[in-house]
Amino acid sequence: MSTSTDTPISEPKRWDLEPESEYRFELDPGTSLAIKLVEGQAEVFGFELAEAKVYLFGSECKAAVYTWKGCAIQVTGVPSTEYVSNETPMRIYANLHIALEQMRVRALRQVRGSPVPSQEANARSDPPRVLVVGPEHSGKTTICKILTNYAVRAGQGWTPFLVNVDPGEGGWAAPGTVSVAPVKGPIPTASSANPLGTAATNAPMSLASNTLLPLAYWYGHPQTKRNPLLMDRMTRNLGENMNDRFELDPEGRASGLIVDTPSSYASGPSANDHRHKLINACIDAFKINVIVVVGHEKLNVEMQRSYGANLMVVKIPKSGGVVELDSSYRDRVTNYQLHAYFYGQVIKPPAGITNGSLGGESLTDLVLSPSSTVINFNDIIIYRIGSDAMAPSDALPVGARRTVSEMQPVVVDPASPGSRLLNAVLALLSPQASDESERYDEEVLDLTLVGFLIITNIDITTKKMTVLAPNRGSFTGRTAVVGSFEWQEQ
Ligand SMILES: Nc1ncnc2c1ncn2[C@@H]1O[C@H](COP(=O)(O)OP(=O)(O)OP(=O)(O)O)[C@@H](O)[C@H]1O
Repeated sequence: MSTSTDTPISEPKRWDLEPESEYRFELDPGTSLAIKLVEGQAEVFGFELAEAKVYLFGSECKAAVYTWKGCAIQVTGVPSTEYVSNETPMRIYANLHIALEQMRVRALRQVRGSPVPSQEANARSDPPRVLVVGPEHSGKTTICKILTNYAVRAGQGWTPFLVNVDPGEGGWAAPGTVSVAPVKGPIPTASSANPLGTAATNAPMSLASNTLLPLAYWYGHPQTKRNPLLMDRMTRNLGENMNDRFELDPEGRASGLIVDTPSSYASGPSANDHRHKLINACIDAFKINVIVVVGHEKLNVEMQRSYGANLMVVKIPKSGGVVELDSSYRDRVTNYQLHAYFYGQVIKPPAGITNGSLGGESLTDLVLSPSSTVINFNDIIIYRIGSDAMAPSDALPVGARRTVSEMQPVVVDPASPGSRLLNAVLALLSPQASDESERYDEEVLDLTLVGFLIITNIDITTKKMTVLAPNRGSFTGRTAVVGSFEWQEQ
């Protein structure tokens, strides 16, 4: 593995891009890249680059600098792959954006009671609520980002909601979550740790200008098939929150929402029950009216058959630039995400670069310092949800029935040898209802996520454990849930 410190200063390389072409690159672990727009217009997945500003990329980022009108860029650093492509589906993505934009305009017109042009008298006035589905490596997340960025750049003051129901990806916080954030400014792409932009954590002293404030629930596992019932519940919880918000803000509702889904929603036999139930949960929860199918004929036919009668199903091609990501890459990205959650976004610029920015933010603004705190076992109540806490069926005595359902929160005792809490990622939840009479069995499933902790040491004799947290604070009386993610400093 080479690092930017042992690579010699590489001469900046100039790339002249023709209109509607893109410069694609992939980075190896430990390397970084600096890109400066020298002239013309350019964007990274819809995020416009400012001329003469140096943008840094790291943590194995794979991306493309696209230009509509032609540009020259200067690239410093040595990517593992770099090339220019003139064949991109960006025109089709832009046309899709224009169609969504027209829906937003009609929706806002209706909210404001503005006159409707006669040629649009029969057009529906629903804001766009888009579900993006597609197989693995089809570029779903990238398309969601491009469509969101084009909406916020339209100059109409839109604040679309970006929803992430792919728990394998992490979105804004860490993997294992399902979340939504209103997006006010374009989302940069700089690192695989923040594919959807940077969220405000508990810790930063100064908030980056395009920081997002997501609402998240903790599912706790990378794969949706592990506990589909729980995924269903979390998806519906997110939807309910959004609908409450939309009721209070009808103008904000006009901006619409875009939902990024996991590839498990698109693969496997069409009779796969859990897949269809989860797609249905999204359609109900977010009142989806447009399904975008990315580059998959069979899935498109299936979606047309299942949903085409009631909502619009649009097929768009996959970009040839999308990179196939293997499971070891995904594991490294999980590590980058958790590291970035606790320590901030630390990217070492390539040799020779001193003035780089990450998505337009200064590097020092994005560095955090977590703290380790020793707490008593009974300071926080830790739960594990359902099946994860259950013994395998064949381990039960003959004739015995399960007593724990998939959705039941089970208290985990840190002192028990099988607690599996060491190095576990804990999701810290918002407080339970203070009024005992309002509490219910599965309340823990409906509490939103406020942050993460890692248990770095457990001392059974003193009944104390050490937790790594983004900031120093008291955890007494707090509720946490453990899933299947672990993390260790490396
Ligand atoms: N045009 C492009 N040029 C270079 N890299 C790209 C391009 N489009 C997407 N990528 C990269 O390819 C990778 C996969 O893309 P993306 O995450 O959007 O796919 P996905 O379908 O959401 O993946 P998953 O299978 O995880 O759901 C990402 O690292 C992304 O930045």
